[in-house]
Amino acid sequence: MAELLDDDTIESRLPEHWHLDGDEITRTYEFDDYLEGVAFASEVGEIAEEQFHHPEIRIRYGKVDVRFTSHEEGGVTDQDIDMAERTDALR
Ligand SMILES: C[C@H](O)[C@H](O)[C@H]1CNC2=NC(N)=NC(=O)C2=N1
Repeated sequence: MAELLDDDTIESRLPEHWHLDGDEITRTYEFDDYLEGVAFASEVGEIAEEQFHHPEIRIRYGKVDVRFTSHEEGGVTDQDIDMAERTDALR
């Protein structure tokens, strides 16, 4: 079981454009059209399956919100930071 990170540690390790929102980290990505966002969400799903660590993804026209938390630990862990970095690497 991964260790929960405290808010200061999270803030210091969050990649650019990511925000801490309660027990979750989140980023909104922007796209030129809806289907680009859908394709991106699918790619995020692929790495989530590879890493077995799954985000909440909200798709709307031109924007996709990605939200990570470690459900079993009840907060943000290294896995969530790692997944944020992997998600950014898709762009
Ligand atoms: C039941 C539980 O969700 C699963 O064991 C795995 C799969 N994906 C997961 N994803 C996330 N974000 N947190 C988890 O704790 C987690 N656990």
